[in-house]
Amino acid sequence: MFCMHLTRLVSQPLRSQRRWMSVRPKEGDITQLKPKVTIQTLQSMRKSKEPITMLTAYDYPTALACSSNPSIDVTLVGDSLAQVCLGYRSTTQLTLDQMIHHASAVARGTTHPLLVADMPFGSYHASIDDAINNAIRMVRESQVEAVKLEGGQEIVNLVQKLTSIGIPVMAHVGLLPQRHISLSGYKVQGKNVASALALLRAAKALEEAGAFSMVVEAVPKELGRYITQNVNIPTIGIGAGPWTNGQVLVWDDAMGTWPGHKAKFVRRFANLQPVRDMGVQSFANAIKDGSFPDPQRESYSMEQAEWTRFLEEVGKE
Ligand SMILES: Nc1nc(=O)c2c([nH]1)NC[C@@H]1CN(c3ccc(C(=O)N[C@@H](CCC(=O)O)C(=O)O)cc3)CN21
Ligand SMILES: CC(C)C(=O)C(=O)O
Ligand SMILES: [Mg+2]
Repeated sequence: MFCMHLTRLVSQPLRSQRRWMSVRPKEGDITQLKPKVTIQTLQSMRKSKEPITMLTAYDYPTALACSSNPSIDVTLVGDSLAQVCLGYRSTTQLTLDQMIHHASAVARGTTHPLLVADMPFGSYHASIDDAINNAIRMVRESQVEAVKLEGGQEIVNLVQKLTSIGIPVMAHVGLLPQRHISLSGYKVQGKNVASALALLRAAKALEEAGAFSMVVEAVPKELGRYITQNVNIPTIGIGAGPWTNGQVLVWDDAMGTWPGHKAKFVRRFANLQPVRDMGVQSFANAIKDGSFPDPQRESYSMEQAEWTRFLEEVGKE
């Protein structure tokens, strides 16, 4: 309501001042569609079996797109940022400063969704102290509400420490893209008894350490269900089958704007690429054929009298 009113207001010139107000909403003007999603909200959703939705965002406009839909629960600044947004070959190339830069932009466009960001490769591996300082930077400089960490038993102490100082941690188990080299590629995890058992134990240990939720990536659907049934925190799957408490996809995979490999777990919910390409073509065509800008529509005019006087003045020179 307030927003519609505001839009009407700003699209009128303020005659007394002969000025136009800025039409772009200011930072503080974004309308929050519903109460903030909290850790408690996600826990209630798990209990009431309402599926949790999480979508990645890498900049202000994609953050706004997530925030402008009340059905999106969590916005994740994934380190997939490296590949789909910055053009690197691997998420291991992303720096903490780059993540903070993008997560800040996402934070400025985020309203009700819980805002989570991946800690980049290398930013939580050197030592506990270093990891804590880096997590504090993410919270302080980007205003993210939780951090996500890839790993199992080896990060349990860190998860415990971060949780104890009030930085909520989302765990990430299964396929760990930051380790694609040591895993010899992006492969489904937990396909045999030993690795499935190790995964289940890691999930339980991370829950025990205080993680408030966990991403389960690229595991057989049976294991996705078993882990979900055997931890007391919400699981959010990506390629982990339909029985986790929620689902996440990378923005560009879901919108059809990622030209790279399409993993089996990806579904395109929109196909923006042809629409985008058509827009680029029409823009170029209109300039080449002289139809843009139209002198009647997309151009400014000078009052006739003023223009005549201008011509007189220049004629005198
Ligand atoms: N666009 C994009 N989407 C993602 O989901 C994503 C990224 N980028 N970048 C960071 C990581 C990397 N991820 C990936 C990348 C590849 C596969 C993949 O190709 N999986 C194989 C599994 C093959 C098998 O073991 O059977 C597949 O074809 O599904 C999975 C996850 C998930 N993340
Ligand atoms: C795919 C999600 C879970 C992620 O970690 C990312 O986008 O980096
Ligand atoms: Mg990630």
